[in-house]
Amino acid sequence: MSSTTFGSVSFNSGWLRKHGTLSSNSRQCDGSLLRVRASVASSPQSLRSTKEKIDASEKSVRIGVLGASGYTGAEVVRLLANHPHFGITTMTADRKAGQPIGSVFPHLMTQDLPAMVAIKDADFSNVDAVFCCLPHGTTQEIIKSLPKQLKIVDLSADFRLSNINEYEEWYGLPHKAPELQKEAVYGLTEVLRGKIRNARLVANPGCYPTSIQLPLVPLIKAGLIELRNIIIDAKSGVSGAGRGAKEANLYTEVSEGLHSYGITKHRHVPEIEQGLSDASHSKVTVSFTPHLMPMSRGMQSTIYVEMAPGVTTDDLYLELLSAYKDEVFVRLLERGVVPHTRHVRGSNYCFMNVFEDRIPGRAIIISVIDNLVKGASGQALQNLNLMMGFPENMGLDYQPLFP
Ligand SMILES: NC(=O)C1=CN([C@@H]2O[C@H](COP(=O)(O)OP(=O)(O)OC[C@H]3O[C@@H](n4cnc5c(N)ncnc54)[C@H](OP(=O)(O)O)[C@@H]3O)[C@@H](O)[C@H]2O)C=CC1
Ligand SMILES: CC(=O)N[C@@H](CCC(=O)OP(=O)(O)O)C(=O)O
Repeated sequence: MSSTTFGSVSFNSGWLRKHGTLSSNSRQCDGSLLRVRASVASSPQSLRSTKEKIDASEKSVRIGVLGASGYTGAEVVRLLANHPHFGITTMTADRKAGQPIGSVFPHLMTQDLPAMVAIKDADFSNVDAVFCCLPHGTTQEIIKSLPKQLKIVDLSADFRLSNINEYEEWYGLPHKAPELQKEAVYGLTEVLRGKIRNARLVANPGCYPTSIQLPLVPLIKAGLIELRNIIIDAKSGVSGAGRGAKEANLYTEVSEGLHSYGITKHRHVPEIEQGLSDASHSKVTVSFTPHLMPMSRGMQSTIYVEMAPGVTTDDLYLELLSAYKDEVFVRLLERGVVPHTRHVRGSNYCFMNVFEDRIPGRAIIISVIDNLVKGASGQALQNLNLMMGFPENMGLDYQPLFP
């Protein structure tokens, strides 16, 4: 097979046939792989000829992804590749600003995407809506500084708690945008879609709270379970902790074992209790223990509840079946079938089921999600679809990746 050389980079003829010829501009350049790739990507005979790609400018809604160099930002970018109306026009990063996304996340290199810039250099004049995928604490001031006409889905915890004092207590941080907190709508789609549809700023739920509230809210609303003694044993993949380097997330610290963390103190406790208390119109307190599992993505919540007098697990099952009968993404498995995290991997589904405990009057509910999809970026896209008047599942019809 013949080959062509540009600077230090050599391409075989098969590669050139598949991806198109290089522009004369690239022939004159220093041959760095990135510049060559950029010119190939913009060539009319390049990827477009083998796989038709829709340019962001051809899509009707222009999207900014803040924190595109993180796990949830990258997941938003992956999901948007299949969205017919949302096109990414702006992407930001912090330490990785200036790098092409394909060098940070090679799995995204096949998309035509703008370069990642620092937030201070981002141009929001060509943006209609933003996914804010930044750490909590840093998010409030950044959102405060964004143009007011932008629709925003914030994936951080900064606007999830309606009580600012509770935020400051559990997060140990002062809240820097209390006025925006009043405006924010909590984004548990299946429960609050009426409000989400009209919102400008949506606080996307945390992953644990999503997996826990989806089964419990309908059961509490129907008065089928007692509000005391709700015990939640939850497990998460390590991507839940983000991509930033932390000693606790080293391979040696998380592989070949599992461990609990945040016992009684995890910052998702007030978020879970807020959702369940809203559903019951009274204060609900839960016992919640998260665990870190040696897997990259996935989340299971195993929830032990006391049923109301005379209620059976059949009643719980039928209530959940009825609550979610018209939902695309929340599904009850056949009776007796155990949900696994691997059944929802890469998808926006929440699968759940109800089992009878050996202790009379108690039930065990199992709920699984992919923490990066229904637990973060997928639900965020579901919410933005609603906010922009599109079908909720647009761009989200991914089948789970199994095994
Ligand atoms: N991971 C998960 O499963 C879930 C995460 N969330 C929440 O979503 C948000 C993002 O999480 P995740 O993607 O996992 O986090 P990552 O740590 O993987 O990514 C964080 C992103 O924010 C950027 N960033 C960090 N600090 C700053 C700063 N001071 N100014 C501007 N940009 C900054 C990083 O840029 P760079 O890398 O270039 O430095 C990176 O792009 C968090 O609030 C998280 O709690 C919510 C639900 C689930
Ligand atoms: C495994 C792991 O570390 N998970 C994170 C929760 C991820 C999530 O939903 O986070 P936010 O509330 O920050 O959005 C944690 O326990 O803090």
